[in-house]
Amino acid sequence: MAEQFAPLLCSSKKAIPMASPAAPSRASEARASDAQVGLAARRAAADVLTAILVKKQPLDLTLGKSLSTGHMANLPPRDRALTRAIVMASLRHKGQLDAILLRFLEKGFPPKSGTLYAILLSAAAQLVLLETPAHAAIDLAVTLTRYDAQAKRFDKLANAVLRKVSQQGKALADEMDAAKVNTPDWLWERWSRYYGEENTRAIAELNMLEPPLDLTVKSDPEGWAKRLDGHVLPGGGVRLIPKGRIEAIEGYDEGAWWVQDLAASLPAKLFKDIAGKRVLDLCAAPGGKSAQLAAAGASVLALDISENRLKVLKENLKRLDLPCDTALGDAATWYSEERFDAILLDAPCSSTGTIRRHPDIAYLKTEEDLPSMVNLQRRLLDNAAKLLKPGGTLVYSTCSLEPEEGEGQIASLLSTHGRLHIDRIQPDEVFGHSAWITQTGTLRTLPPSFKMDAPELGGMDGFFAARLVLAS
Ligand SMILES: C[S@@+](CC[C@H](N)C(=O)[O-])C[C@H]1O[C@@H](n2cnc3c(N)ncnc32)[C@H](O)[C@@H]1O
Repeated sequence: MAEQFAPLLCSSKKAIPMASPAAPSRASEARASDAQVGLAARRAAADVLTAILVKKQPLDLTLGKSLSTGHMANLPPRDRALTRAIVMASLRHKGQLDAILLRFLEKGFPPKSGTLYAILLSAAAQLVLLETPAHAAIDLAVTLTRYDAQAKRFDKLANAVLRKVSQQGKALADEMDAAKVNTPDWLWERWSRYYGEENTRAIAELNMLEPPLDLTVKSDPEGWAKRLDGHVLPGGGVRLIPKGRIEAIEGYDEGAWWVQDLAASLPAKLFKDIAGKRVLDLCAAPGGKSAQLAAAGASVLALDISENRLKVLKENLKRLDLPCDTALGDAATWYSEERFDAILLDAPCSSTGTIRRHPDIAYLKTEEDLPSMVNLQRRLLDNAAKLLKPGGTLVYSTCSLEPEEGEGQIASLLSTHGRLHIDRIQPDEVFGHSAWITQTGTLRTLPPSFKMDAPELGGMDGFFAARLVLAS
């Protein structure tokens, strides 16, 4: 399941190797996992969680690294799925699990204790959320502390704390306001201010659930929905409950579809009839929106600042058999004599609209990161405006719920660029969902603003998009 995110990654940081100084060799680990079923899966989970929560590495790349060269590489599919389940439950319920653990740690989490925190967190997730038998979760966690030079002196503490978690953890979790406790305060406060408490609670509830998988299909959505046991989405995507690896799903090898959330599929559609036009996609990798534009018949130039991510874009477009020119460069300063009929700026952002898919974001991003993001987006927008033909269309989008990265950015752009104006989005362009359109005619989706009959099939990413036209 961890490979689920491999085909279209959207994060620019590189993963780092996570071997600890006391790590035993792969061969001795294999022997250990023979002796203690599931130890290797737990070890991989604790390492991935340490990389995310202590070393501040993104989930997708950390899992990718673990799968290709780390502790997950030699695990059978069932154990890989277990590792992923432990990591996801730990991140989605981190607030509750931390509070439960702290109840039994009189002096708080011990400093300089290596992977101890991740071992305790992942064991608590197993005990409270994953129905793992107590003896397995506790014994394996205690064994894991002994693999780590810094954590091993806390093996007895781990044992004592986890025994209490196994006895009282579920009851303590049930007493908590889970949605609130599992949402960092700064996000809860901001979302309540901008979207109200009811929406904030609904967003937070969704963030605790595994999202469905959305595919953008090249053609025949009904046929693909039938074949994949999925549901046709407004706009022609297909939604399914993911079961296993993305690459193993029918149609992947033949390039019949790509992974793209319903909300992420909307910005490229705002160009309407784009066939035959020259489009610059300024922050293009891994290429979901470039693929949409190319599939719609546009001549696309896809630019990105990251060489690695541009490589992934090329591989994706090749698999999909869609033509696309590419360029490596900084979109804030990139210059070309060519002026474009249409420009898409799907800007880097805090990504707080995608926490359901990427629960690490809640712990990797802080409110202090916002000003530098907003500043970068402003510079990207300024340059985009210079590259547009008179009469051309600029679509700006972000997967953030923070208004400074959306509505605020457009208000400031309009105040400094007198020749740009908003081309209002019409309800029929968003399948009649007029609630997704703001008073100024831009698009604002909230995760709970798309429902389906079965609750586990509902939801969408939080997105912002605006369509602007440059006066002729
Ligand atoms: C939100 S992702 C884009 C997702 C993409 N549009 C898609 O639909 O697949 C943002 C991208 O912007 C790129 N990026 C960040 N800063 C950039 C810059 N200054 N110039 C160009 N690309 C940049 C990142 O490498 C990342 O690939």
